[in-house]
Amino acid sequence: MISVRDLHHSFKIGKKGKEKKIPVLKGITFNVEDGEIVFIVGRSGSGKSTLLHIMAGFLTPESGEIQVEGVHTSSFTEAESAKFRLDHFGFVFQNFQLMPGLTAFENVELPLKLKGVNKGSRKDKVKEIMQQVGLTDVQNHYPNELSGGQQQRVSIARALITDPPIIFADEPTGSLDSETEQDVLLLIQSLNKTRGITFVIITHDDEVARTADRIYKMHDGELVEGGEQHEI
Ligand SMILES: Nc1ncnc2c1ncn2[C@@H]1O[C@H](COP(=O)(O)OP(=O)(O)OP(=O)(O)O)[C@@H](O)[C@H]1O
Repeated sequence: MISVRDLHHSFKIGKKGKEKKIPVLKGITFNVEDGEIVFIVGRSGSGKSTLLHIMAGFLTPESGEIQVEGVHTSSFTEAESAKFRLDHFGFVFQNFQLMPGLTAFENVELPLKLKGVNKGSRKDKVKEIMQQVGLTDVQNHYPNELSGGQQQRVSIARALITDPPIIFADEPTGSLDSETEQDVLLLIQSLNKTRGITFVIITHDDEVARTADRIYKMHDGELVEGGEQHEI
């Protein structure tokens, strides 16, 4: 479970000496249960990305507390955060963030290489995941030889390859047409069911959030609405 308690954060903007403090998160409290698909929706500038960055340990909150599987992650040092991320989190981004000089197969393999997994185990694992996300036929293509939907499948496979229990996704379907968007959302649902992975997904698109178990709505730094999908 991820527990977020009374999270506050602000950014300082403007010239030195004349800085203004802009509050961006104003007391956020919510839980993400294991195995859930949770969407955080809200308009541009409402604070979604800031919340995600803090939950993933890229940013230290001004105040408040985060626990992931009972571990107080909000008081981690940068090095502790990086180590924790490697073992617990996968990431999917709107613009895929694939390495252009590596094939689809090699992109997915990379996190295992970084973890020091031996070549034989790497190949087996990547093959299995490529099959699960439907990329076997294009595994030797470079990113620029793939469609947007295929590239997002590669990035999802890369996020999954180290078996993290939690995947954070920032507008994962934001660059896709509506049909491809549906394919990617179905893939996320199927991975959630078959592997029990928890997904925390941010989007400004209410339609996309229909696949959620739970939806939280952000408005101007506050969670203004939430609950089970069927309650909304
Ligand atoms: N590094 C920063 N320095 C100063 N202000 C920032 C910084 N990052 C974000 N902000 C401000 O914080 C507010 C919330 O930004 P955030 O990116 O979290 O919103 P968002 O809901 O994710 O928006 P979008 O959907 O456009 O990505 C915005 O007003 C933004 O300008």
